[in-house]
Amino acid sequence: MAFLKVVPLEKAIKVIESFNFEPKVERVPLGDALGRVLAEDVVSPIDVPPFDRATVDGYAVRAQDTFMASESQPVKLKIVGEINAGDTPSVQPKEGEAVYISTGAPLPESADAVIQFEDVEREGDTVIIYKPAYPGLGVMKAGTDIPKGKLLLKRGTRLGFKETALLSAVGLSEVPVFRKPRVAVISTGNEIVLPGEELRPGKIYDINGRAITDAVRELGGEGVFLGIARDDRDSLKNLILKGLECCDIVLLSGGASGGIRDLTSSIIEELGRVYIHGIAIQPGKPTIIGEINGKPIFGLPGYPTSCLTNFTLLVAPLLRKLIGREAEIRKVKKRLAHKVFSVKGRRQFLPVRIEGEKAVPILKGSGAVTSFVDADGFIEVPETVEILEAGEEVEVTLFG
Ligand SMILES: Nc1nc2c(c(=O)[nH]1)N[C@H]1C(S)=C(S)[C@@H](COP(=O)(O)OP(=O)(O)OC[C@H]3O[C@@H](n4cnc5c(N)ncnc54)[C@H](O)[C@@H]3O)O[C@H]1N2
Ligand code: MOO
Repeated sequence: MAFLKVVPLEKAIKVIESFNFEPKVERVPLGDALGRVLAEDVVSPIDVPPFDRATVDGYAVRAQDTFMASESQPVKLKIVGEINAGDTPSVQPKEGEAVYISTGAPLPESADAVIQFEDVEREGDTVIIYKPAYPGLGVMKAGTDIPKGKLLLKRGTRLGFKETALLSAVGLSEVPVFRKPRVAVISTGNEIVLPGEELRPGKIYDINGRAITDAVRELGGEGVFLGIARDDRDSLKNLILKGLECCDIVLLSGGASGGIRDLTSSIIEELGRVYIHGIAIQPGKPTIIGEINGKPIFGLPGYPTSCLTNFTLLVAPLLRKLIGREAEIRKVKKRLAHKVFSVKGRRQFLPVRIEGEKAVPILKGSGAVTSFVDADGFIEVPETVEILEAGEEVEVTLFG
């Protein structure tokens, strides 16, 4: 089957944006929240620390009782009790009194300072103080770490260990996160074998299946690799049906160009609809976008760099939308290291490596996995431009 019709990239993006997909929210235990994306703003329900707390081991005092203390005329206070971490204060030092307190213990209300034990001397029930304390010395006031009501984390934040630490600090045991979109990944082709299998003549190891599954996972989705469909209708159709059953989105690679064994588009047409078959970009022209029973299905090109570029351009934004993450597109300006010729009539995404102030084009072609792996990003060359000169300023869109 020939390409239905090659369309501009904008049209493909419009089709993808029109998929009626809303991010779904679920609550997960805090212990499972790492790497997930917050679906709601989180406001602290408590003060942290929840009470005025001693930050040193020493003596809780009323600072005013120590104001006259000096090396030559130390102040002596009577030790009237002890408060340990985890206790509720049972003694309140009155004028002329002190209470032994350990780090992390709640400060008794009548005290306003804690003097560390290294700075005093103790004789029986008396503590001898040589230097004045001031209110707040050795004390962390309630809510000075995190005040109750403070906006802690915003919707859309990906939770790393710092964020889960915050959630734990305020006692949240369950976290509202976006449900991970489940994405079925299928490689196609009689020539493809999996790592670990014997590499017989004519065969190559799978790249796209691994790469896309893990790209989905890196983005925060659930990548489900279903294996390799052989170049026959039944094998391909079976795996597509399996993908539709388990997942929200199906991604295939290979078999998207117009070749005689390129069955993908005809099977999608049989089961649902093909909206796009062919995009005027390089790499990535033989790309299919369709829908079966309300589920988006993409046929990405077989060439690894084409496949991964189109995943980045088309699929990644959809996944980001589903997990509530804004696209983080970073661009840098560099000078082209050498002259390149672009493909006429196709908008080109040329992979480049960054070396200092230079963008070095990678010209191995989209059949090479290293065109993508060695690249730091790509430059966009409009369809009307055929030559870019060495030294020309280019804008590099960074991967990742
Ligand atoms: N007559 C035409 N032939 C080709 C055209 C064209 O426009 N007209 N376009 C070329 C371009 S550009 C691309 S890109 C490829 C894409 O073709 P398909 O998407 O149909 O992919 P296949 O033919 O199945 O495979 C292409 C190439 O990639 C290798 N491949 C496939 N899957 C994997 C995988 N999972 N891991 C590693 N490598 C894979 C496959 O062995 C082929 O070498 O079509 C050109 N041809
Ligand atoms: O369309 Mo191919 O993906 O140009 O390399």
